[in-house]
Amino acid sequence: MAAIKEESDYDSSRSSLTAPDSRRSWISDIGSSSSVSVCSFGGGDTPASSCCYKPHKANQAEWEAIRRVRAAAGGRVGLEHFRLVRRLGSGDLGNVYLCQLREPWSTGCLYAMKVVDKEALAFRKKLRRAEVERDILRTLDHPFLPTLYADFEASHYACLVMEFCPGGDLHVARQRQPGRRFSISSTRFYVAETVLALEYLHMMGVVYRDLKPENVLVRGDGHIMLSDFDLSLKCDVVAKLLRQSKPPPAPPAASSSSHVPSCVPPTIQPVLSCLFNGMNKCHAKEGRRANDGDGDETEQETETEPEVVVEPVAARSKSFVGTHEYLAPEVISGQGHGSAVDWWTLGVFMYEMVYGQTPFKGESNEKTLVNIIKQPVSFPRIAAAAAASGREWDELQRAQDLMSQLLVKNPKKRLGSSMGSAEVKKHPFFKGVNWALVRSVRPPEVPPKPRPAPAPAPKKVMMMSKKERQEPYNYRPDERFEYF
Ligand SMILES: Nc1ncnc2c1ncn2[C@@H]1O[C@H](COP(=O)(O)OP(=O)(O)OP(=O)(O)O)[C@@H](O)[C@H]1O
Repeated sequence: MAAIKEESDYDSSRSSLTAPDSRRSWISDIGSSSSVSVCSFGGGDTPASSCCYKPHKANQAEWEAIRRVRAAAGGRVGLEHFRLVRRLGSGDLGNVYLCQLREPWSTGCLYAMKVVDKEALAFRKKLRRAEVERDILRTLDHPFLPTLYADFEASHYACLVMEFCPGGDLHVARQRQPGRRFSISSTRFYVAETVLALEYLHMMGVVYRDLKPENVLVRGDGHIMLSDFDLSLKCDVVAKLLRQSKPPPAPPAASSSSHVPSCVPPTIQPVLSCLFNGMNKCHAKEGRRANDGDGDETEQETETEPEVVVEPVAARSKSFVGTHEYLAPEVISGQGHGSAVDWWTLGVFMYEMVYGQTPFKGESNEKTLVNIIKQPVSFPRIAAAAAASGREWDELQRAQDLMSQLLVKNPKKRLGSSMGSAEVKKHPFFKGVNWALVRSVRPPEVPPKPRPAPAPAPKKVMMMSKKERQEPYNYRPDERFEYF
């Protein structure tokens, strides 16, 4: 298929819209994005503070090993500390390698290292995309999102050391399922985890924009990890109070715009909702219990609860960005898009999981785009017939209802567009899902444990003197970078 000149919200020039392979991600700026936060690749290594504090993963052996290296190497981690085992894959920006820490720090822990050639990317005007991905990864700390253990530069290469996912991606996993479709219960599991990951991203002011099964990796424990943030839009975070029937006693921290990070422009305003909305409902229920017999008063109290939403609903970009079959109508029309694109792509993602195909795929990329704009969503009978039990049938109906609401062409009327993830999570398809405990649920499949990487050739190690082994590894670019 024809290639596209790829650019981004972060590039200044514009490009044509000829499309590549319909499953490849790409980005083409056909207008101005409203605002993005961009920091450039600084030379040198990650400041220890920028990716060291990840409370969710703090007790991991992988973190512990990296911490030991930092402690021994004056706070910095570099390429010299790693041994590349094999290439895991490659994408538009670079290659991803399986790696391990070198002796004496090796603990057997495996990492995934994404290596991008900065010079080549600068030439292709894609350096900013890599920078944005790195900046986003540095901020993430969530069970279903990548942990960035370290990032550093070596010569003209930029390296990101992340959590390794041995389970492959959901696109490949789907091919292994009977009929190449996930069951409704497996779909619910993966979609629920994806909703939580999107919820967190939106709260952090990140519109993901590239949800598709290929970008959903399976971790060692069978839970998911969204990957590939180079098409994401990083925007401003401003908490917004959507509804309040009486003035608040004191401005809560979350409702103040004084927490806006100073480095981001003010035009894109995510609305804080997912956390507080749920919390408020909780408080309202407690109030009801506490005020038994005085329902009216409780009801009144509930109404005074502020509705706070964490969604970058005011985010606006006009970049033509994504993967053909997953593009939202507002992206194709170029009218400007925001976080609602992630709820659209969630609908396409769910459809592909259930039916083994995307909903608007045409004979060509152009036809696909026309279908996305014009064709109403319809559901194949084939999967309906395959849904044997009555229970599965009911669940399929609920799944279809959710997909229909996510695949609404008008982004303003789409589920999730006004109240964010809170709306999506309330859909009957997720009935019975305990959102707080999703990460403790047994996944549909757990990948087999990866075999330990073969030990490095002992000869080289033996030839080094003790003094040499203790010295920092002195890499020689022409020798080392034949890997990349
Ligand atoms: N953490 C990981 N664990 C295991 N494999 C990974 C990991 N991250 C990436 N990969 C593999 O490497 C491949 C390329 O990674 P990635 O998609 O991040 O690169 P990219 O250059 O950003 O690609 P794209 O062209 O999609 O933007 C993926 O398809 C996946 O197979």
